[in-house]
Amino acid sequence: TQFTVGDYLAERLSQIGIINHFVVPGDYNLKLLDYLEYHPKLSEIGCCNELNCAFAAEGYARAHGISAAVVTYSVGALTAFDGIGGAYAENLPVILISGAPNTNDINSSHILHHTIGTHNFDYQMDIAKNLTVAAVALRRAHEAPRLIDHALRQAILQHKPVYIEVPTNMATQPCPKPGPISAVIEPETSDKASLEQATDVAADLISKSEKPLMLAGPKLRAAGAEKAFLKLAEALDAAVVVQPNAKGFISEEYKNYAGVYWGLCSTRNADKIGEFADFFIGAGTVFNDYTSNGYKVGPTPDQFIDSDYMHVSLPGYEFTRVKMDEFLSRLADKVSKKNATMVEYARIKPALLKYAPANPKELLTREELMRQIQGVIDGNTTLYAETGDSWFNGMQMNLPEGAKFEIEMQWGHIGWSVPSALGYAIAAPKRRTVIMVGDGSFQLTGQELAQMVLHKLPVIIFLINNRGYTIEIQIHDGPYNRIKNWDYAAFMESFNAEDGKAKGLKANTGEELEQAIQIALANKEGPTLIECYNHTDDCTKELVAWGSTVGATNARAPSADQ
Ligand SMILES: C/C(NCc1cnc(C)nc1N)=C(/S)[C@H](O)COP(=O)(O)OP(=O)(O)O
Ligand SMILES: [Mg+2]
Repeated sequence: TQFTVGDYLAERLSQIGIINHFVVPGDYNLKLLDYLEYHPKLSEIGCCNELNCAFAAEGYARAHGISAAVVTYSVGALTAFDGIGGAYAENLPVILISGAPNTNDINSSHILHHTIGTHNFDYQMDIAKNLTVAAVALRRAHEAPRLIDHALRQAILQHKPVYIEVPTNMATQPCPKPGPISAVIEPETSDKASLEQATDVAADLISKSEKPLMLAGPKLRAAGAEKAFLKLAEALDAAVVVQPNAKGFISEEYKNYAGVYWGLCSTRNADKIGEFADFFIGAGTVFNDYTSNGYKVGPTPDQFIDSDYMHVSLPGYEFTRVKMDEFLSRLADKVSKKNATMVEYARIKPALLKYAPANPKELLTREELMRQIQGVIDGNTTLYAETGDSWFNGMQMNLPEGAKFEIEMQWGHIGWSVPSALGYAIAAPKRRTVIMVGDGSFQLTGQELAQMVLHKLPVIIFLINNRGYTIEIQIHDGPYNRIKNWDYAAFMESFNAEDGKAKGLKANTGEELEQAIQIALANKEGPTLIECYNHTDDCTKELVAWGSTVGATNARAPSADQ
């Protein structure tokens, strides 16, 4: 049969490694969905709505490296854009594919459904250009190969989302078969001269420092530079700390690991070793208002080297086209041992946080809840920490070798965790995905549990019900931070309908939580939600301190010259 634009896109998606793509059908994308389904190595995962579809693709990319979401025009894409903004913020290459009006209508006087009812068919592309690194519209079949390959290559190189708009009459149009996939996936490498000079300058700065410290940031994984980072840590034998949204990128059992570096929300005295250090070797760091505690935490520019995916910054120097992993690896060849921070850390390293078991008959406390969740985490667990006090509880969790941790601190969209974890669990069915999510966050996107029931994914959801928006209460309280309570356990079981194997349980005491966890761990046929009692005021001390700092930062008066 005739090879078409739809076949070309399907083949390219498969060639870059996608196995499952996430969809919400609509009459602008149905033919395109057929071509993706025809492809022997692609299969679709349906989602309840397009926000969840984009978040599921984001989660798939966290586990699998790259992903695709397919939605309909305007009414679909506009909510998907919220998840795509998140993918951009979190450095995840999600390919958003949207159906679009028939090319005959675009310059006609026709008014089309799902649009805002004008002759403007560009508003979706205009938005897409702001939230992706490449946005293309396939309005002529002969351009499709060039536009598709361009968009996919930018997603892969920059580890950012891209956008491909496919008019409803385009998927069926004849199209040549694709050329070699190397044209799309061939990696970029550093400019050699810049790599040499950048590492010479860095080696010199490090040799002049007394107590260098290594700091992993949230872009480290996107740059694929974890190994190179550890090679440098080994060459220096320096202590290693991570920013909160890089937790888990470095094994917490690594001999030089010194905790999460987040000011008063730090773990394992990472803040203290940060105060001791006189030079920071960063990699993929981002000090936003939340991870700098209102711009109070972090090295000064004169004591800080940092690298992005294809850029290196040093005091007095900026090098373009120097790739993070090549920079770190080459620098490791040029430095010698400088282990002052490890010597000092050996002195101040605290014992691992361990809560004493509570009386099993008593109402659950936050500490007892966290003690028992800690007990669930093993080397095969991926722990999702949703926006909320779960950020701070998640930070304190000790990750055994092999355990992974997912968080969304740059976008910080409540409701991200359930749909993202769906995509993650689809990509990594052999891992045990465990979610810590608050009641407020859960209410935005909890219906995506339905797909976990359909696909029999044994995800464990700790629904932490503290009756409202506790983070917001700690930043600034008001009546708006109280929400209607749900019967979350019954909500979970409602998705079983005639054939599901999900379990919805409630745990108000330590004993009930123990029992619920045993049931959850034994349930391999579907997700288990455990609704956990947590008193509204029983939150982490870190959230209380952080909340007042962030509240004050938000409240800064306009500067005089504004
Ligand atoms: C309302 C809001 N943030 C504002 C917000 C509002 N809308 C979106 C999409 N994202 C956001 N972060 C936040 S953090 C709530 O405290 C979350 O409540 P919950 O999930 O229940 O967690 P905690 O009780 O631990 O805070
Ligand atoms: Mg809450």
